[in-house]
Amino acid sequence: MSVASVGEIVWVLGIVAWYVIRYPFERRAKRVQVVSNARTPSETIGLAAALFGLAILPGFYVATGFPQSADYPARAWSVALGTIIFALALWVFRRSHKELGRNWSITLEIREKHKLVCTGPYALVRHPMYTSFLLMGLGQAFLLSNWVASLAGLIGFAILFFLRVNKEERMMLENFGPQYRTYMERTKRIIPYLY
Ligand SMILES: C[S@@+](CC[C@H](N)C(=O)[O-])C[C@H]1O[C@@H](n2cnc3c(N)ncnc32)[C@H](O)[C@@H]1O
Repeated sequence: MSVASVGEIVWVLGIVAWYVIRYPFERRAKRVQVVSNARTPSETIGLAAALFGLAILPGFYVATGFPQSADYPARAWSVALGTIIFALALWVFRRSHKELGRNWSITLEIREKHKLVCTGPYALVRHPMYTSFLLMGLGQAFLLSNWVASLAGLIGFAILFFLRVNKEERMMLENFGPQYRTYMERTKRIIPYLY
């Protein structure tokens, strides 16, 4: 089996694991009442960009090999590094879902009896789930040896993150006031101690 195929198989297994982690939270979220919703058209664009860059476009590449003209030689070190980074992404993704529990939403929503979570990965950064998307995008870049498919994840992540993060923090400030402000003062956004 070629190194490129190993990278593609790891990526597919990673995406399946991602969905297995996410599914129970999607089911639970349907049962918890939403009390306010800050969803805007830019939110829909961000979610679509992340889905397209992190799943649809690389999935299409893995399934069809298109666009072959953008392929470059796969390296064993790159696939090994991509595997480690993707595994770390899944770990952070699972930890942040577990910590957020019934407060999780796919979009910008406040739920009934919503509590501000500042523990686990949320003690280090305010948006660990977005940290996991950044790591997924990086993992994808190392696993797939095609310029279009490998860079799409990071671009999709960046569109979602920059369209959403200010709105999300504003929504949290409106709902949790000084509690969220104090939390902001002692945490970074997605990279511990840096940003
Ligand atoms: C897709 S989740 C992402 C959460 C967070 N931005 C992250 O990256 O880990 C988005 C929802 O989580 C909720 N949320 C975000 N930060 C939270 C926190 N610290 N405590 C409780 N709920 C939070 C908000 O209601 C938001 O609608």
